[in-house]
Amino acid sequence: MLVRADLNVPLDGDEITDDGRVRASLPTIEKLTGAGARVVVTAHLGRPKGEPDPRFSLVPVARRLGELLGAEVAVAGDVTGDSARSVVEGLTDGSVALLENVRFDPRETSKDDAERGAFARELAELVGDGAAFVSDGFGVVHRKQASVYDVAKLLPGYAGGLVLSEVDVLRTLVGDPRRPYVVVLGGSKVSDKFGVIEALLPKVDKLLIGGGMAYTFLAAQGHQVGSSLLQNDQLDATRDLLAKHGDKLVLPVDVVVADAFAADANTRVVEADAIPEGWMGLDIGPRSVELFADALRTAGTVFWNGPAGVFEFEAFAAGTRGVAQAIVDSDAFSVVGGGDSAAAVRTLGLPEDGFSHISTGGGASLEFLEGKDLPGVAVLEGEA
Ligand SMILES: Nc1ncnc2c1ncn2[C@@H]1O[C@H](COP(=O)(O)OP(=O)(O)OP(=O)(O)O)[C@@H](O)[C@H]1O
Ligand SMILES: O=C(O)[C@H](O)COP(=O)(O)O
Repeated sequence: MLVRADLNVPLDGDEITDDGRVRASLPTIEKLTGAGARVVVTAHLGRPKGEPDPRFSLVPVARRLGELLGAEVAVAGDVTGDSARSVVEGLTDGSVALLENVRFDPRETSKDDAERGAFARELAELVGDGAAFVSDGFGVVHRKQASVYDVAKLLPGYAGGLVLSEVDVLRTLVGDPRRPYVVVLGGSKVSDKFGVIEALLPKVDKLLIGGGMAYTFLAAQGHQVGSSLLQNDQLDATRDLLAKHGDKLVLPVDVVVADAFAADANTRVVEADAIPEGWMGLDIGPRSVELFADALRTAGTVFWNGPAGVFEFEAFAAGTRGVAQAIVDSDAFSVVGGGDSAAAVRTLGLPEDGFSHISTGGGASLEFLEGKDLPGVAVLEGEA
C-alpha cells in the first residue's frame, strides 16, 4: 500500500519543532497497518532543488513517526532506488517504511507530464501489482506532483481519513459562512498566495494582510519597504487589487523592523510608511495587532493562514501571538491552516481548542476556499 502523507514539519537542525503533521498522519497509517497492510509512505520536506540534500532528509521524521506508532519505521536512503527497493522488500505485514524526500527527484515537481509520469511509475512499481494508493497528505493535494497526482492514475487511488475530514470542515466555509467572514493571511510563500487573494476578495468581508505578504502591498501604496520580502512582479496586480477592493483590505499600520534576519538582530517599531533603508519588516507592530484584533473580535467566521511575523524568533512573535489570541477570544467559527500557522498556535502556547479546526494545509486550504479543484483530490476514485 502506497500512502502519500504530508510530513513537511518545521525543523531546527534535525530536531522537529512541531510534530503536528506527523501526528495527523497516524490514524490512516494505523488503520492500514491494523488491517495487516505493508505500508510504504511517501512525503516531501521543504523545497530541495530536485537532488538529495541532507538538510531536507526525512530521517528525523521517520524517527518521530516510529516513536508515535510505537514501531520501527524503516527509512530508505533514496526515493525509488536500490535502498527503497530493499526497504520495501523487507517489509512484513503490518509494518511501515518511509521513502526519502520525494522532492530529491526533480521529476516529482516537473511541469512535464511524461517526466512526472515516469517517476510515478517507479513509485507504483515499488509497491507492486495489486497495491493501492491512499492520498492522505491534505497539505499537498493542491500540488499536481508525481507522488500526489500522477501515481493515482497508475494505482487505484483513495482519499485517506485526513483528507476527507479536512475537506468536510472546509466545505462549511465555502457554502454559507457566518458573516462577517474575515480572512487573515501572512507567511512567506508570497508568490504562491497572490492568486488566492484575488479570488478570495469577492467572497470575504475583510482580508487582513500580515507576514511577508504585507510588504508588496505597502510597496504598491508607494512606500519604501527596505529589504523586506517583496514580490516586484506583483506590484501592478497589487495596485489593481488595492484600487478595486481597498475597502476590504486591512494592512499593517506599523511594523517591527530588524537590521538582520536573526533572533538577536537590532529591532525597532516604525510606521508602515517609514521602513528605513536596509531594514526588513519581520513582524506587524502593536497598533496593527489592535487593528487586526478589532476586525477579528466581531467576526462570524475566520480563516487564518500564514504567521504575521517570523514567530520562530521571540523578538518577532508578538504579532502572530496577538492575531491568534484575538481569534481565540472571538466567538467566530475559526479555522487555522498551514504547517507553520498550526505550529505557531502550539509553540506560542495558545489553546488548540480555542480554534474550531486546525487544518494541516495552508496553500491547500486556501485553494479549496477559493473554489479551485484540488488536483490530488479530483484524481481519486473513492474513499479509503
Ligand atoms: N515578514 C516576514 N518576513 C519573512 N518571513 C516571514 C515574515 N512573516 C512570516 N514569515 C515566515 O513565514 C513562514 C510561514 O509561511 P508559510 O506561507 O509557509 O505559512 P504556512 O502556515 O506554513 O502555510 P503553508 O502550509 O501553505 O506552507 C514562517 O516560517 C515565518 O517565519
Ligand atoms: O507546507 C505546505 O503547505 C505543504 O507541505 C506543501 O508544501 P509546498 O508549498 O512546498 O508544496
